[in-house]
Amino acid sequence: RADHSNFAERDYIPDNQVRSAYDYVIVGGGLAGLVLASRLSEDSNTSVLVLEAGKSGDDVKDRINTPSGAYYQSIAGTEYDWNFRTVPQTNLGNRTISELRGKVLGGSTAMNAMYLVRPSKVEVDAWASLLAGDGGDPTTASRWGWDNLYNYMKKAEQFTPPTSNLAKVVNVTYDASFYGASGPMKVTYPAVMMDIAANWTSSCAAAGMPELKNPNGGVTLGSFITPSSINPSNWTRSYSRSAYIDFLPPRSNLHILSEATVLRFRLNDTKDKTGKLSANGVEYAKNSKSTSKIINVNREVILAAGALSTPKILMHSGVGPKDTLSGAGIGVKMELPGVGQRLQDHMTAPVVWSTPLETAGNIHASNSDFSKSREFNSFINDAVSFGNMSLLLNGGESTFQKQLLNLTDAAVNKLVPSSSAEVKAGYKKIYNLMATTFFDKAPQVELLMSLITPDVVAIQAAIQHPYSIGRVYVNSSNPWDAALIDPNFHSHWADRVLMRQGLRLVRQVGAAYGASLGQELVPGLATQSDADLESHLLYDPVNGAGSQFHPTGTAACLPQALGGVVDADLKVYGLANVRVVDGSIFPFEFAAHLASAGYGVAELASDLIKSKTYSTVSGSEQGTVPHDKTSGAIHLIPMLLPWLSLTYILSITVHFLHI
Ligand SMILES: Cc1cc2nc3c(=O)[nH]c(=O)nc-3n(C[C@H](O)[C@H](O)[C@H](O)COP(=O)(O)OP(=O)(O)OC[C@H]3O[C@@H](n4cnc5c(N)ncnc54)[C@H](O)[C@@H]3O)c2cc1C
Repeated sequence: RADHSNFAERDYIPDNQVRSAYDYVIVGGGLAGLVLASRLSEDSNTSVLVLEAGKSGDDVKDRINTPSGAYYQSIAGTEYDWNFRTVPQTNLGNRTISELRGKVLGGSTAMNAMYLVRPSKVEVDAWASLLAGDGGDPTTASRWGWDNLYNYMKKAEQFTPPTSNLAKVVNVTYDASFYGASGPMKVTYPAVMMDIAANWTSSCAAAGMPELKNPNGGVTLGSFITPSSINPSNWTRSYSRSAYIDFLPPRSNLHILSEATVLRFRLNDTKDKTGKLSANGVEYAKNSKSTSKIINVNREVILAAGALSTPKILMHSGVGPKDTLSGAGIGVKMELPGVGQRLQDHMTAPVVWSTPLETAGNIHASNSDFSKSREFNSFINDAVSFGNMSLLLNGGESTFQKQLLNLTDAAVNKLVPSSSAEVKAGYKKIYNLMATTFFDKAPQVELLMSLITPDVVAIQAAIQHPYSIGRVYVNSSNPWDAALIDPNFHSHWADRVLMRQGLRLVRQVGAAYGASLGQELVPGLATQSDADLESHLLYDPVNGAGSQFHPTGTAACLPQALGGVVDADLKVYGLANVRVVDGSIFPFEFAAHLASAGYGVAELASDLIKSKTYSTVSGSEQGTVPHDKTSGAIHLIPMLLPWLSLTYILSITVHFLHI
């Protein structure tokens, strides 16, 4: 396929050429938004507009496209990052935690660490079961089960195996049939791997996590080298923009407007005959000083602004918990208690050792010709391992489980930051799921090896099924004021226990590495007791627990009786033509990185939306309004802005957060 990304003929349009109405207005040009844009505009009779708050990213294209740029020239902390921070976290000594999120076309896939790790079958099937009960519809719920979602995850991908030499030296094993063969997003392994990764699976096996030869096919427990979203034809990042948009010939029915922040969508004042409200327009502006504009919507508004922004837009549109909206001075159009609730994220922290071996960090620092080669700069961390409860608790799991179950009601009453009976019922149901089905069948901790800093190796432990629960909310009616992000990290005692045990498990893997690892630098051998490990995790501002950047749950796809925000069609309850398609719909954390599941959700949603027939009446589920197709010519704007040569000096903090 030709690469059209460098042509001025793209579908990006200046603000003064946006039409007055589109069939679909997609809010957010990130992972899900650009998948939807690409798929929905395949029908040339359908008009699609994407409104993206961030810039196009063309002036930092090289930093985004280079896989190792994720570490050495990251756009994190720049204007291409929302630079979110949580509110002070009571249980972390009032630390505020960084929540990186891409603010650019491609969204967080333009800055993420590119690991492709799917959730396990048991988790995805549990989601479908939750959707089918408590008043949900079992037929439509089943589409979110593993078999279907797996096919859609694969639909997004084109897998290329590693060279046989690389696979042999570093012990990369895979089953190509577990990946897609002809999708837009390229998936492979970096051209270069570090020798130290060769002992990853054997060291993990010595610590009780056997090698998983064929990952990403529904089973996650075990250790493996996972593929990444990399394009092997030129060793660049394959992300939602490069995979789904850049290679398309321009389409006159697809418009993408960057630097367009959506403030709210507008709802009709009266309900339709099914008792639902319809959205008729979307309000956006370039910045807080410019006048806002309204785009009319013929068919649907699709929210794809991500787990930390989608609930904010819902609330500013008058859809959300009544007490929150009233407190913020926002008129309630549709009371929906689950909006912004169920916020969860994976927390992670590293053990760091010195090493006599060469790391990618050493090569990068050498400034050699090789360090500047495309092949070297395709390097990205890829060694992961998933452990279960018995590994973490080492014989104490049945007591731990009893405690968890005995304290269910206490957790519901104390920890859920909502007075809604439905939200509490959902928390209780999912808590029980985690403390029973997931307890021994789903992974509880992820270990990730990082080789990006000179002379050190870091292995992180990230808890996968947190019991703590938080929320995103607003306290002002001004959409330009930041939302408050409060994951309530470590408010549940179990999370602290699991995380400190995770660090102990990491130390066992480190011990199995033997002489490849030198002195333990973080947290250091003096930190051994439960109390010292927990204190380090909670309070150390540099290497204590931080976010793995996987927030989710804030517009959960669950029955309304469980505090759900969207149904199995991803339609917002009570609204006729507003869907949410992004990372906020997962009802609980998966033991996975979320992009693969996110691509699956967006592909599946695209088919769902396309299968809907629109025929006559405006603003209702059945209808479409004839819209202006006359301005469909390609709009020319200068695309190749001068390349901005910026260096980004990563601090050790950034190195050890997520990655
Ligand atoms: C640093 C980092 C590392 C990560 N590493 C990995 C990894 O290795 N593997 C993995 O699988 N996952 C990883 N993730 C997570 C993964 O990238 C996300 O789960 C995924 O991108 C979420 O997709 P989304 O569509 O929900 O949101 P996003 O991709 O974040 O897209 C949301 C878009 O909406 C835009 N937007 C927000 N508000 C508005 C508004 N009001 N108006 C208009 N536009 C708006 C944003 O600017 C953004 O472009 C990582 C994330 C980060 C931040």
